[in-house]
Amino acid sequence: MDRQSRPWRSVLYIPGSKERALEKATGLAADAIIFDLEDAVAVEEKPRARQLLAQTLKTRDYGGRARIVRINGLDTDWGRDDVLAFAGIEIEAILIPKVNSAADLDAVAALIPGVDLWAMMETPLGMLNAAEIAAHPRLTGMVMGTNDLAKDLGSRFRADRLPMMAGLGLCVLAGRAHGVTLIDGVYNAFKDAEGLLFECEQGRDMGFDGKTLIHPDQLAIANTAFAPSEAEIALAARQIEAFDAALAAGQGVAVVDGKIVENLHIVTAKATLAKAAAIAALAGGEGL
Ligand SMILES: CC(C)(COP(=O)(O)OP(=O)(O)OC[C@H]1O[C@@H](n2cnc3c(N)ncnc32)[C@H](O)[C@@H]1OP(=O)(O)O)[C@@H](O)C(=O)NCCC(=O)NCCSC(=O)C[C@H](O)C(=O)O
Ligand SMILES: [Mg+2]
Repeated sequence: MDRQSRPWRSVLYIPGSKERALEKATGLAADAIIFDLEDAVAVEEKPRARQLLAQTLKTRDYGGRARIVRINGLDTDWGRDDVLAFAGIEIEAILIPKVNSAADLDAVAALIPGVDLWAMMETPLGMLNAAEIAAHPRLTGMVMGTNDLAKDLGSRFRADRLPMMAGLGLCVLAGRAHGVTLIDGVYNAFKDAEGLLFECEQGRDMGFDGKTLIHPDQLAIANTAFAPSEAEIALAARQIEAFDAALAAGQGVAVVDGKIVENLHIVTAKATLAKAAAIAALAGGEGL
């Protein structure tokens, strides 16, 4: 399944140093996995984690789950070796932390040709430069880093995430302008299902494709929140049917449930049905 048509509802971080978690993920209902070498791995574990992860990705079968590797930044002792360790290994993308500008992507692109790049959007400067980052020819995904952003902003946690809305909104605008996959940040309180659901629904309302997660217990909530609901699927089918009937009658507009349906709504309706079909295909054998 290609990037544009595959589901990205749930994107699970796994510390590259944790063998048990690396094994467990082969059976978890995640649409994608971020194998992390950055913040989830202690300094003294960095080289071992890199080696373990490279070996794991060569030998383990993660089915249809997209495989993304988060490296350490090139300004650290480990970043360059991280990038080189994954040359020739089949992965969807390299995820670069704390991207501030398109030049940060150029530096990684020069080290590893032919691999998609994803950017962690988690610094104030990076978010202000979201447009040039999203326009980079190798960039295909953006992941919000809401912990680092809160740290740099000096903001406090709010359930409505008001302090980070400007930054998240810039990334959504830039990502959509350039056809980039958009993944929302993590919800730290991994035992708080209600809080996670609220944040997932907020992210879905904003236009994100899915959410990054830190614990397997969070998967089901994100998978439901970012999938089209039964009601949305039924409405999409009725809109398409009504619009086809309107066209056959020589009209350019239909009415469904008291609301107008024009060609642009049919684009959304078809995208809803395509997403539902892609989720069913992933669950039905290709992946989860
Ligand atoms: C948060 C955790 C440290 C909790 O770990 P633990 O106490 O071991 O959890 P459990 O005992 O409840 O685990 C139950 C089983 O699930 C497996 N497990 C746990 N987490 C994962 C996972 N992420 N992927 C796969 N499997 C997982 C355990 O091995 C247990 O299995 P079993 O033996 O069968 O019972 C832990 O969940 C964790 O380390 N999470 C990931 C943290 C992480 O990756 N952090 C970095 C990314 S977040 C970030 O950096 C965001 C961004 O940059 C920003 O700025 O915001
Ligand atoms: Mg971060």
